[in-house]
Amino acid sequence: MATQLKNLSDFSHTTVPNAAPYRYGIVVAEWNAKITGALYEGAYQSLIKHGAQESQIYTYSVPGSFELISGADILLKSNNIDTVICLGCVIQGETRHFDFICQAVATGLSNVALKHEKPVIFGVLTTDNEQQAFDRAGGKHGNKGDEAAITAIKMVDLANQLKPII
Ligand SMILES: Nc1c(NC[C@H](O)[C@H](O)[C@H](O)CO)[nH]c(=O)[nH]c1=O
Ligand SMILES: CC(=O)[C@@H](O)COP(=O)(O)O
Repeated sequence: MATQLKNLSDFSHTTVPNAAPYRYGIVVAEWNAKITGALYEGAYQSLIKHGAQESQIYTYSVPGSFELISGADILLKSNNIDTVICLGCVIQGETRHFDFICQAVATGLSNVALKHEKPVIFGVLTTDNEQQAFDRAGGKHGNKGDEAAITAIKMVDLANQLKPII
């Protein structure tokens, strides 16, 4: 499998812009809190590591990954936020609920990004089991929260560069 031995959070091969000039929203789902808490820690520390100011990071929690959609929308309506990082963990249960939640969140967050014309980052784990989630929240496959933060920095910097052109 593609991710068999890969640390998905290895960004040593890319340059990450200075995160300082921008304002970041982070919305974190409470479902599977041990995992989403690790995603949040990774994202927050990654923002700080790349120069973001603590006073420029606005963090809110929502009940579940489905509510990340409304949370991101509400956050972007206020606070003059430049980008929102959405962190969640959806784990397959006995029913097809998993499928509906995952599809709804992916589509919903895309729509929020287009509505506000700002980067909305999909930092949601969608796994078969809990171990796969732990592996991607600071385990052998890295931390999806780190990836989401770096993606946010890159996208908000790109938007800033293109602002005078578009
Ligand atoms: N099963 C998981 C959920 N389910 C809850 C939904 O996200 C939502 O809060 C509910 O349907 C009410 O609207 N959420 C997760 O984040 N992770 C799961 O594994
Ligand atoms: C993704 C979910 O909502 C899921 O964990 C709920 O579990 P179940 O499908 O067994 O009701």
